[in-house]
Amino acid sequence: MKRKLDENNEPVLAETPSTGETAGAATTFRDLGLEDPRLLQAVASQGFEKPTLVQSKAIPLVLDGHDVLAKAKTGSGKTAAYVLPLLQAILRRKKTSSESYIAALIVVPTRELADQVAKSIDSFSAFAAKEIQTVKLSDKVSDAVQKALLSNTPDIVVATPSRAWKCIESGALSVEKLTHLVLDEADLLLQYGYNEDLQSITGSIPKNIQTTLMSATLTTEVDTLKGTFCRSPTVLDLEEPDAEGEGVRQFVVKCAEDEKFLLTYVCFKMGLIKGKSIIFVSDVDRSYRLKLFLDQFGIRSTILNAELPLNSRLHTIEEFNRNVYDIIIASDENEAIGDEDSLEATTVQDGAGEEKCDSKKAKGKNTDEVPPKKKRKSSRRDKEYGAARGIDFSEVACVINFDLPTSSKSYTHRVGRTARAGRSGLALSFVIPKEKFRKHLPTSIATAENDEKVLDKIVKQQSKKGKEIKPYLFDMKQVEAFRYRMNDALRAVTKVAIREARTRELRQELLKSEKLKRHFEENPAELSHLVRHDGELRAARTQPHLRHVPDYLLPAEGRKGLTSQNVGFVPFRKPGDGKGKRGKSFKGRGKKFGGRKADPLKSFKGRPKGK
Ligand SMILES: Nc1ncnc2c1ncn2[C@@H]1O[C@H](COP(=O)(O)OP(=O)(O)OP(=O)(O)O)[C@@H](O)[C@H]1O
Repeated sequence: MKRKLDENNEPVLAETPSTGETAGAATTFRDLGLEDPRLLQAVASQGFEKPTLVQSKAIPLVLDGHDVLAKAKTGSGKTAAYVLPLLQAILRRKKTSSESYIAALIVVPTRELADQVAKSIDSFSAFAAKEIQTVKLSDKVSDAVQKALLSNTPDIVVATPSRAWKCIESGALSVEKLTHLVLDEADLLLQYGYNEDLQSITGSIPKNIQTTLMSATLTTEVDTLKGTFCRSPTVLDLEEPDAEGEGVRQFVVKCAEDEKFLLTYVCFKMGLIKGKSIIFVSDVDRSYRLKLFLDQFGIRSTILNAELPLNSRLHTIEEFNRNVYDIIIASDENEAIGDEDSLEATTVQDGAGEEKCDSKKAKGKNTDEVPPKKKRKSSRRDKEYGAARGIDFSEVACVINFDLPTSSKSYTHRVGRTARAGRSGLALSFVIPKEKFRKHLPTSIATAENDEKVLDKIVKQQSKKGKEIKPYLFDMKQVEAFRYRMNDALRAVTKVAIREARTRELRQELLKSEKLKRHFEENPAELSHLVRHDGELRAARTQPHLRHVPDYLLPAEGRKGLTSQNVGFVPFRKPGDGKGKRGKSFKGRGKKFGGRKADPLKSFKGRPKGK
């Protein structure tokens, strides 16, 4: 282990184990100082055999009372790295003291993440449930309800900075005796425009409390937060190489705007991408456009965006994680906020609502020649929404950047939704090259003009991590036969159809959200398939024939066995992995996945889905 000091004379532990060396190979959670049997039991019941690198480095330091700033890659287990020592500290204190007070405040950038962290705490404290009370302040509940929740003096509060500050300011959240503060996804907190709330929080919490900062990247924002909140923290800068066969395989396809639709259609209809996928698009309209397009081919998908009610969003994520849905189309419209390297950083952020945006930060950092573009005004948009960031979508085989993000940092966060916890995954990014860029493209993807510049940045950033993004030269001749159908389907997705679908979906989701809220209030422990979020939306015309792929459309070579690039399908679930309904139906088919033979892009033996 290298011990050095950073420019502020703070200890930095830079860890780069050699390839093959797994994190904390010789350690167990007990060896790290986690001694409470209830926590060890919870860890075991989650199937965690060994700590990950960030856990093995951070847990002993946090247990020892140090402030810690840990940078570790997405999906490397940062949540447990701060939750476990925090729970141990609270449980230890409770052995000798019956005094109850709010001991820890965990601050996260999005409501989705608040929900996830609270659930994670519940599962780690499952065997000490009577002793640990957690309150999450992300729901849109009335101030009175929040006050009532907080009046029970929970041990831990999880909140976005704005919620936390609102409750501190109103006196509902008492932080006088706080001993621990955690800033999770620290690199995103300032990007989301929370600096005023964070400043207010820092002025109201006791000095000298123990602080932990967790981040996927080390940025100037993280440095600012470190200076504000930490007392000479130990900085863990952890680079963990992927073990053999793990990690994300990254590919880029250069294509025109309409070819993005064509390739997505072919990939899913022909089963070239197997397993669960998240498709990122740049804004809400794009998500409906793509969904309406795919619906016509019988390819079911569900939508996540900032204007859907929180309950629906959380339910969608939960159901996706239980394998009820295979494809999420997520609009990532918050992605450019304040990103320093974003080619859209000049965008004027808008939207009414309670959350403030750091417009000073969002303005003018970038000297690139790209003119600022105004985003669609939407008062419904939730500034605390974030699908790309921090959410632990489980078993995502493939991330598709249908629209490339505008910064390499966003790329890291999006791609980090696959290949989590040592698994493997695939990232496929569509890039519109200059020569295929057309001025009449939808304004929402006008930034596509810069796709190649952004790609350069992404490639550089990934190569610093020793990762390669390979070009994927899709043989367009092989999919040419599908172009007519693609055009047919795309024509039916008119602006009016999108607007109607968007309004209808929102109305329905609001109703479902109410239903969900009532249901979960009455059955808090139940995770039921109460409502589905992947129902079909109506395009302008119904064209039932599009659902089927006649044989004459299959490429001639394909029927014999098309050879293709080295983009393979992504291993799906291991045999017997599936727990949910879908999981069961895949049982026994597991053996097929993983072998070379099963790679449809190598063999093109895949039959169209739905035939
Ligand atoms: N020691 C472990 N062994 C096995 N799985 C683990 C271990 N620690 C965490 N995991 C699993 O790894 C996944 C990712 O963990 P987590 O969400 O904490 O990652 P993260 O580093 O916070 O990612 P991000 O930066 O994207 O938020 C979770 O599904 C979690 O259950």
